[in-house]
Amino acid sequence: MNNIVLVGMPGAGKSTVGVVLAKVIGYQFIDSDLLIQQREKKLLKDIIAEQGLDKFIQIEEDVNCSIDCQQCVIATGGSVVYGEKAMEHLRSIATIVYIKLSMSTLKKRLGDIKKRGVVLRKNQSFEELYMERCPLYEKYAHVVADAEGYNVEELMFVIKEKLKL
Ligand SMILES: Nc1ncnc2c1ncn2[C@@H]1O[C@H](COP(=O)(O)OP(=O)(O)O)[C@@H](O)[C@H]1O
Ligand SMILES: O=C(O)C1=C[C@@H](OP(=O)(O)O)[C@@H](O)[C@H](O)C1
Ligand SMILES: [Mg+2]
Repeated sequence: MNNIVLVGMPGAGKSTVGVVLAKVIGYQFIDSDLLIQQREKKLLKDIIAEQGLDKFIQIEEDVNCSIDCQQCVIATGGSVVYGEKAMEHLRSIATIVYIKLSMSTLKKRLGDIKKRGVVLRKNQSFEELYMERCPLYEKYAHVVADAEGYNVEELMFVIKEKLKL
């Protein structure tokens, strides 16, 4: 199907590098988060605040399962890996690229994570979230792109090289 799906922690740069990569390789660009907002007619942070984490994860899984495209770069939301069906679907239509970044860089980039509308359980720390998520990104990824120290353009080239594009 020739699609590329970007997964990774919130703040890893999936949405930013995704659109740049799509432009350079001549693909379409989809951001799953925008599809969710469009479908629900609400901001992500409001869906999470009003409907709760589990409902958000369900909505996110439905939206990602419904993606049907060719020659697309798809930036997912960081919590997509909680939806097993969605990940199976995405793995069947795309090469999954995990954009990997250290906990310390992510913390610096994100600032106060609670203001960002992340799927973070009550009393769960960012460190705990990182430790919970990383094995899931590794599990579903076909390719890992180490993003440490790279600006957007450099990271785009790292991904392009990894995918031999
Ligand atoms: N390679 C990069 N180097 C430094 N900052 C970046 C890089 N990629 C993205 N950013 C910044 O990090 C923040 C999160 O980027 P974003 O693309 O929204 O991440 P994600 O979609 O993975 O949550 C934004 O402020 C963005 O400008
Ligand atoms: O990791 C998460 O829990 C989330 C990440 C967000 O997307 P980004 O990864 O693009 O920031 C968005 O899907 C939602 O707010 C939840
Ligand atoms: Mg994003």
